[in-house]
Amino acid sequence: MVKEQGIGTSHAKIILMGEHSVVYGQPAIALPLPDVKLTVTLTPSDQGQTVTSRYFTGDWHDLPPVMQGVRQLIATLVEHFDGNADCWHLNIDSQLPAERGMGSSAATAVAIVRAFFDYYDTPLSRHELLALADVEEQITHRSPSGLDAATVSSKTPLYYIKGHEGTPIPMNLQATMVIADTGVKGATKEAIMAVQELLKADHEHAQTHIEHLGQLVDNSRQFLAKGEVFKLGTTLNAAQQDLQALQVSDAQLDHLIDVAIHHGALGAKLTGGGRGGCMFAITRTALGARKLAAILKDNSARQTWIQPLDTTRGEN
Ligand SMILES: Nc1ncnc2c1ncn2[C@@H]1O[C@H](COP(=O)(O)OP(=O)(O)O)[C@@H](O)[C@H]1O
Ligand SMILES: C[C@@](O)(CCOP(=O)(O)O)CC(=O)O
Repeated sequence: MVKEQGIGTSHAKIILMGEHSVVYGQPAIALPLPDVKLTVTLTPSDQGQTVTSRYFTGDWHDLPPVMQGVRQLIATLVEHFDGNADCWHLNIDSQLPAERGMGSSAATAVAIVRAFFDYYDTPLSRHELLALADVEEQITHRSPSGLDAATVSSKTPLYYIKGHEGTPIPMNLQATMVIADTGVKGATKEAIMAVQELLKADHEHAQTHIEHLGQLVDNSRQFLAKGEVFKLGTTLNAAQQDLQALQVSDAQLDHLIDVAIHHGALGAKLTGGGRGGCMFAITRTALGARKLAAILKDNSARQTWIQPLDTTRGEN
């Protein structure tokens, strides 16, 4: 028995700290961006099983290579619900820029899973949601840590270790985050492979930076809880140095980070896979954040978002 409509939602995420090192078992902290939304709607149709999205419109069996992860996820869900004979239309409506380190692939996967379970009126545990989203993430990313899927499905900031579902963490910070898109497609898969190569070529050097990032994440967790915004800023800058040493930053990210620091940001770093994509900076006040966003745009950022850091709280 299906419903008249199945709806699944998710949102963007920002990794505060711990990208890349999280793949090697170190902790990470990531925040949901609840205002940047993705909605999937599943409705009965006269014929076939069709998809409309930014990339493709048509039968899901014909999804293009860029959506192979989504294709595998839909195949898994159709099998799960024994739904080969059912006719539906699936619409993906996303406010997330794709391939910018804001978690668009995980957000797509999470919302698709939620829409199917809603359509078939079936309860969905968090464990099952993350396991199914991983079907898509394993194909779109290489060796995903699971951090993206955990955060785009969470209402609260998470402290995350690979293999776990993430622990909601308190955030008590009088500060604002400015996120800026370099306009360059992020290359998460390539950046992950670059870190793998560095670990092979110079293990001790790479491992030192990976472990240092883990230590910075644990320090930041304390600063977030205590509202120590200046210490957090310094720690973000230190994390950016580790990410540069791991060769996952690039000239455009470094440029926007330098501009932010030069104009008074308390700290700034890349976020997500790197080698393109987004950076963020933190400022003490909302007004400071708006001014900095305008400056980053004048310095070639394609788009900016502002996220207060004292409001992303609540229960999952
Ligand atoms: N609006 C969308 N509709 C369909 N698929 C999407 C959409 N946004 C993202 N995706 C999927 O996610 C992939 C991008 O993932 P990725 O390169 O990892 O970027 P991100 O860092 O944003 O997750 C796309 O190739 C596509 O498979
Ligand atoms: C590099 C990594 O730590 C984060 C990737 O983030 P994004 O997909 O670029 O948003 C990989 C992962 O955690 O799976």
